[in-house]
Amino acid sequence: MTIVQSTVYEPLTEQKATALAVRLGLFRDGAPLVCREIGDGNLNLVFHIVDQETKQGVIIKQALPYAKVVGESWPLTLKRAVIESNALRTFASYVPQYVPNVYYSDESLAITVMEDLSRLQIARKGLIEGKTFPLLSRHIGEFIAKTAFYTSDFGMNQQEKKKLAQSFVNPELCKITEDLVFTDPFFDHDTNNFEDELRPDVETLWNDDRLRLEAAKLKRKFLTEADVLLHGDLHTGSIFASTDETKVIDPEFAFYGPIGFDLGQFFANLLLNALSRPDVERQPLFDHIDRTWDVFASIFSELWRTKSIETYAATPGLLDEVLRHAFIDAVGFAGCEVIRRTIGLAHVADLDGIEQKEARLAAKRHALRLGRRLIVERNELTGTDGFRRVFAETE
Ligand SMILES: Nc1ncnc2c1ncn2[C@@H]1O[C@H](COP(=O)(O)OP(=O)(O)O)[C@@H](O)[C@H]1O
Ligand SMILES: CSC[C@H]1O[C@H](OP(=O)(O)O)[C@H](O)[C@@H]1O
Repeated sequence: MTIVQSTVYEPLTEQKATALAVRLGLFRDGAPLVCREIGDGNLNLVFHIVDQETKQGVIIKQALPYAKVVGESWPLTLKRAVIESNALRTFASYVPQYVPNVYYSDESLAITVMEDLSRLQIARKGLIEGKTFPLLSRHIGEFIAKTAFYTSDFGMNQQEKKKLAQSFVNPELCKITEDLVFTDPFFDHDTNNFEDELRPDVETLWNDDRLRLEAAKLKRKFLTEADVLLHGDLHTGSIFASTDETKVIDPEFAFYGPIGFDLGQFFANLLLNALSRPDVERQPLFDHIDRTWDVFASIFSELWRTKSIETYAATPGLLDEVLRHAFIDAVGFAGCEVIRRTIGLAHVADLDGIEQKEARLAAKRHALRLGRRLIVERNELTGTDGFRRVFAETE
C-alpha cells in the first residue's frame, strides 16, 4: 500500500484529478485520458479517469470538508476518507473478493484511489430496473459473516481488537446516523422531508410512545455496543453487482458497533425496493433476505465453532444467543432505516422514483407501517419469514 503525502487540502477538479493520476503513475505515458466527476452520493466527489485507448480506468474519491447534499453549512470531517480507505483495506484482509482494490490513499488530500468497478452496476439502480442479482445475498451474507467474526472478540486477539476499534472511532459520521436514522424521523425535526399528504401518518408516528421507546432502545445499542467492525452504511447504493460478482464500496461510516446493524440496513433497502414493486415481482427480494440471513448464520457459526479464540465460545447456548440477538436487532435496525428513508433527510430512489403520485404515497404509507411494526415487534419475528408476514399485514 502506497500512502502519498501531499501538502495542503484542496478540492480536486477533473483536470487536477487527471494530473494527479498521471503523477501517481497510474497510466502509461501519453495515454489519452478523460476524467468525469460522477459522484451521485450525499457526501463526496468521485472522479472516473479512463484511458480512451485501453479503456482502463481508475477512481479517485475525495471527501469534501462539508456534506455535499446540504452544502458548506454542514461541515464534516475529512478524516472520513482515512476511515474509508482503512476499512476497505481491513475488509480486504478477510474478503478481498468483495471490495475494490485500494491503490493509494492520501490523508491530507482526503482521497482514496481505487479499482474502477464500472463493469458492475450499483445494486439499487439494477433492482429498480427489475434485475435480481442472483448471488447478491450469498455474497453479502458472506461479507458480513466474515468481517463481523474476524473483527470480533471471538475472531481476533482481544487486545488487538481494542486497538483496531480505536482506529475506527468515527464520532462525526456516527452522529449523522444517530440523528438521521435513530432520532430525527421520530420527532418533528427540521431535517425531516416528506410530502404534505403524509403529514397525518407522520404525526401518528411522532405521537407513538411505544415506537419512540423501542427506537430509543435501538439507538442506545448503536451508541454503546462495540461488538464488531461495521461497514456502517450498507445500503444497496453502497454495493456494486452483476450476475456473478458483488463489491461493497463506501465504508466511510465504518466503526465498531452492534453486529445486527449492517444486516438490518441491507434488509431494509431490499424491503424498500420490494415496496416499489408490484406484488408479483417481490419474491426475489424476500428470497434475498432469507439467503442473506442463512448464509450469514451458517458461515458465522462455522467460524465460531472452528476458529474462535475465546474460551467461552464452546459454551452450549452462547452462539445461539449471539445469533438470536443479532437477528432481533437487525429487524429493529431495518425498521428504523425503512422509516428514515421515507420521511427523513436522505431518501431512496426506489420510493421517490415511483412516478404516479397516489402509488408513491401508498408505498410510503406502507413503508411507515412496516417500519413501525419491525421496530416494535422485533422480538416476535422468529425468522426471516416474519418479514414477508409483516410486509403483507401492513399493505
Ligand atoms: N470504485 C468505483 N468504481 C466505479 N464507480 C464508483 C466507484 N466508487 C464510487 N463510484 C461511483 O460514485 C458514486 C458515489 O460513490 P459513493 O462511494 O457512494 O459516494 P458517497 O460517499 O458520496 O455516497 C457511486 O454511486 C458510483 O456510481
Ligand atoms: C447527510 S448524509 C445522509 C446520508 O448519506 C449517506 O449515504 P451515502 O454516503 O451513501 O450517500 C448516509 O446514508 C447518510 O445517512
